[in-house]
Amino acid sequence: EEVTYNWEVNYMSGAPDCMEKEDIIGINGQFPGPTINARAGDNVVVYLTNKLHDDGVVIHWHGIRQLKTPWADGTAAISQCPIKIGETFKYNFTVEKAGTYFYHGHLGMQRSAGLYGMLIVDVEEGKKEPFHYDGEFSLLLSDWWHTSIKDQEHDLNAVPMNWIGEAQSLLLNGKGQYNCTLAVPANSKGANGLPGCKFTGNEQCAPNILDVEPGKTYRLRVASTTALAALNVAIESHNMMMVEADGNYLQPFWVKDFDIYSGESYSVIFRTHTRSSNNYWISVGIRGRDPTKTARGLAMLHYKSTKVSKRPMHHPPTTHRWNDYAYSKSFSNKIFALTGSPTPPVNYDHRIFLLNTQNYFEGQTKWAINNVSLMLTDTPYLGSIRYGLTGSFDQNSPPLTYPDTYDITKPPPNPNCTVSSAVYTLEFGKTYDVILQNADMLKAGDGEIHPWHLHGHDFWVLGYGEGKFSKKDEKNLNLENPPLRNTAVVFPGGWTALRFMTDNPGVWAFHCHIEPHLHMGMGVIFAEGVHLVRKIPDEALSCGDTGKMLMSQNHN
Ligand SMILES: O=C1O[C@H]([C@@H](O)CO)C(O)=C1O
Repeated sequence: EEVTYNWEVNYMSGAPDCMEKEDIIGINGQFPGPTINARAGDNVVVYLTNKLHDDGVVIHWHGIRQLKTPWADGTAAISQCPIKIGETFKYNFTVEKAGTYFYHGHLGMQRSAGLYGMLIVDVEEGKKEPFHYDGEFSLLLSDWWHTSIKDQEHDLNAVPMNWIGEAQSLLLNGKGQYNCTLAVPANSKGANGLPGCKFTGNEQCAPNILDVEPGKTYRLRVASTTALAALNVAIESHNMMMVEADGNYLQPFWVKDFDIYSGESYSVIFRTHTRSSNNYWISVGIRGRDPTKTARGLAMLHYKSTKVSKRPMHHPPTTHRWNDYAYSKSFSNKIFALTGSPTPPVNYDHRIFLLNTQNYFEGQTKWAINNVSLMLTDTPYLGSIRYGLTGSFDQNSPPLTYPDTYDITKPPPNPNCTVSSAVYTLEFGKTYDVILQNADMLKAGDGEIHPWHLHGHDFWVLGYGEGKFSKKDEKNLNLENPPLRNTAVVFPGGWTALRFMTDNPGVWAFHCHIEPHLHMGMGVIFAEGVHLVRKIPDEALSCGDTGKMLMSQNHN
């Protein structure tokens, strides 16, 4: 089947966290954008019209493989040109696999401005999920700043950098509370001095209410599109069974709360109490970064057996201490693929080591991979590589590893990196390992979480480890039941090992999903089998050198 959407991307004002903001990027006047609902095997068609008055736009369909449609991946300067002001671009792609996905802007920092929404793919007609549920909900999580992305981009580029700082609020389906708290009754004050919120329920920033019946089973789909924050989700008094991650089934396991990094999605199953005269909190808090400036996000689980106005009896669940990385790791290490899922090839053909460091380039703060910080060009790589336009980007091969002697427990000995548009050319039809290696930042003893997202593929997460990856770690890689995902985190001072197959002709970004970090160059470009790419729509290439090429062809 085909599901078609007509969308206009526009600036709008709103008060998602109760504070008015001007330059939110919405779709058809909605923030967050409309949810896409499709079934596995469907063709999704989105006619996207750019109604912004001062910028191009693209949308990336996060977690969708784009086999045979690499030009529809929605990455500016990689898979297509930004859609020009006033123009319409037709995205047309197949959603192969049931699961919980989302979509978002992928030009500059437009995702942070609110350009995102859910993309839910159900199993094919007549097929069943490997778990049962009576009803479902979805929560798209994001973090929110009151400054515009233009100001943020400007501040991040400044010499010295003016860091954007922590978010003003957390949003659940685009709703949060900045100047009041739901955690105390309307007429009292919270521990942080914030007054209790007084909502009639019609306010844009009134909390999400999830209506449930007693004694039923629900599926909660959660995706995180945060710009910066790692999050933790808990439902008061209800355990959750993890069943899906990034559109892949998990070997089910029970948790009281779970971590979710930007770019990830999960489905959890929970059972409601057979009788209840209470309502309960759903609580989302920050982990991995200083949470003191950003209040937790809250929603309410409302039992239909109880009045919706009844406040939950207890205080919302508190989020585990933000810098207890052992806690995060123990969760990540519990995630395995459902028995019977595809297993990785036991051997790899090529292995690439990617060292993550914070550096300077001409005084600007950057993030670099093997000392190279990514700078995109004006011509989409998919076109320039397909048509052999070698002048369009740096033709050197970026480094496949970093020096043996590099000490990851110290800031980079040379604080400066280089900046380049170079591309990793991967051999088609092979098995690749990527070892992400985290290291100290410019400030000694400081490290941060980076959630790495790969376009065009799922990868197997073979394992996480401490320190520098070495020969002895080899035997600890999980080749039996590693989860397939499209996003995986690398912890401070550690490494993460991934494996994937180069089976999808195209040019694919692999990058830190933290929006300011990508802006600061934290990514690489993989090109594979581009000669096998068939027709790329002209509209995808109408800028830079491919634009000139098309013009001269049309003249002939
Ligand atoms: O890229 C970053 O810069 C700041 C800090 O390192 C310098 O202010 C921070 O927390 C980041 O994630």
